[in-house]
Amino acid sequence: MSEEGLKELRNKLDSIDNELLKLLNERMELVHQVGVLKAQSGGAIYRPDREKAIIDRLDSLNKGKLNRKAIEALFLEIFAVSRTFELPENVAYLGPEGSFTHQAAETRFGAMSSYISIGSIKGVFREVSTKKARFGVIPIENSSNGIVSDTISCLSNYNLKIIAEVILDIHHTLATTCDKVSDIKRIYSKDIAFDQCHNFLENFGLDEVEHIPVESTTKAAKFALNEPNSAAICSHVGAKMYNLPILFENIEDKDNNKTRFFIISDFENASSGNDKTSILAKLPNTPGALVDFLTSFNKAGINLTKIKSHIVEGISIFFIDFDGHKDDENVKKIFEKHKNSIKFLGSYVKEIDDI
Ligand SMILES: C=C(O[C@@H]1C=C(C(=O)O)C=C[C@H]1O)C(=O)O
Repeated sequence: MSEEGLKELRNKLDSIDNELLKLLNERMELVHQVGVLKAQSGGAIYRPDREKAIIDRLDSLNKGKLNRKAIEALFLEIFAVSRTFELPENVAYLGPEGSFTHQAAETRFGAMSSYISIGSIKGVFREVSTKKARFGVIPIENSSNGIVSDTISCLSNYNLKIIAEVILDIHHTLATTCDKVSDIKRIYSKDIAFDQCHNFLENFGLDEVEHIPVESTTKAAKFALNEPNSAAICSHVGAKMYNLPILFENIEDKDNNKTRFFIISDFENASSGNDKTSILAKLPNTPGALVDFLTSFNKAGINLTKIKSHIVEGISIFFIDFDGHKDDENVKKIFEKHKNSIKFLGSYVKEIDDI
């Protein structure tokens, strides 16, 4: 391509960017006004249902090169920045900076929100309950390791609502300052990350070296950086944070290793037309109680997508997900019929991905 041709195209791009900047600033002005109205009425800033409606509309109008994924990526970032102009809201998440939960939070709250790192799931619930943070982000389940008990217990004990789910592909790296695998004498990581990389460790003889479980994979990267002959199983982001060289990428056993996270807050979403609802069911310890309960869903034509039993403080409860919104007529009837058994946890936009 000629220098002239390149210059001309770049000039055109510059004027489009100028236009985009002007429009984005106009958008931020309007968003700020929405923020003022919400502040008067106490309304929540983050409305995943409204954001989904905007993306659906843009996707159906779209005639250009961008596909839905690209529209989503661009606009979710615009929404995240917009929200900080309405009113900066704190987001509490589990783990140190760079944790997978932090990464999940950033997919919804973008780079400009103010984040609070919290060391425990209970701590995240407490932070949101006491209104130090408007949102909390915690893991609920992983495709290899199953449900996160602490999250279920907290959903049972606190009166907060699930307002969104985020599903993230989980990839691990082996990061180390060692040049050769044979120099590695100990590996730091989170217990569940060791489990998820079992085959890799065995194949490289790294099941024989010392495995040291630590609180988070980010901490593992920090330890591995400061100690000779050590390595960390951590995320790409974790390794980059500490400038720890990555020796192997994607070392997880399953190539579809996913974690599902919940965003919790103190409000309930309106229906978006494509929702999922989560509940806890405490059923009487009598024969047929579970069958009777589940039959109601079947009769109402409600699609159950998940059911997990769990013990909280000695009592058996069921964590259940189904398609639909709390305000749907058939869901309302079930909630009425089983009101003594059900704790409503939230209705939220259903992600396309599932685990
Ligand atoms: C502006 C609003 O607040 C937030 C920001 C949105 C946006 O940038 O368009 C959409 C929904 C909310 O998460 C709104 O509720 O309309």
